[in-house]
Amino acid sequence: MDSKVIVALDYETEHEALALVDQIDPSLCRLKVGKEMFTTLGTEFVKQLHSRGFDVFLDLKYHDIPNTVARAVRSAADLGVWMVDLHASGGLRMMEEAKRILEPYGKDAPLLISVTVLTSMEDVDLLQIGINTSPMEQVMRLARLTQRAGLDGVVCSPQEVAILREICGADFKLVTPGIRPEGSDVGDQRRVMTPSEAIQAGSDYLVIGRPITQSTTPVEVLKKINASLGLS
Ligand SMILES: O=c1ccn([C@@H]2O[C@H](COP(=O)(O)O)[C@@H](O)[C@H]2O)c(=O)[nH]1
Repeated sequence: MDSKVIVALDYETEHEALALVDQIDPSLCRLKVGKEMFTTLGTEFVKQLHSRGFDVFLDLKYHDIPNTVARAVRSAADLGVWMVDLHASGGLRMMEEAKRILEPYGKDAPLLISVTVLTSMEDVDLLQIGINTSPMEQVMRLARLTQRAGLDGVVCSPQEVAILREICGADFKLVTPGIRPEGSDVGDQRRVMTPSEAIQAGSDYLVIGRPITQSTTPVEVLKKINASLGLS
């Protein structure tokens, strides 16, 4: 089974994260390590997940000058992660250098994707940082730039997936946080869809955190989501 779900391991402690990880089979999902756990636990935690057979998306959303970002991407490749990301708003040259530094890795290079517009943002948030356009327009602009730089895909909200699939084609990876099963708390997310809606729209991978990790029955929730996608 090729799992579509990437569980965002946003926990305070290694103990909490592994309590979930050790109940699930790697065929059920991939795992995402983000800023909280990486800052606390570093590369050793990623290695622990690898040793348990999981693909890891290292979600550190690099955003810096081209040389710095490219070198960080190379470190991620050396760590052996499955996917790594950077902010498209770092610009074309930054993305091109990050892609170029992965050339020696060939087929073993991680997928390199960009974050377009955070799924927590809506029109007013963009306006406040001087972007006078809709999230949809800005996502389209940054996805085109990402494709021009030769990256493998983007992080976007499920609401932009259908149009990006048309613009960017079938092979361009569309990775979508902002996933909320029916009835679950939206929290700080703004551009959301349910898991099955997102897959129907054309998402390749669904990033899901709190609806699973904050549940008292996380494994059941994960299995229920997989079942709703026809992946049980
Ligand atoms: O635009 C983005 C980019 C990344 N994320 C990350 O995905 C998860 C979502 O967690 P939930 O608990 O399901 O909201 C989280 O780790 C974010 O850092 C995102 O939400 N939006």
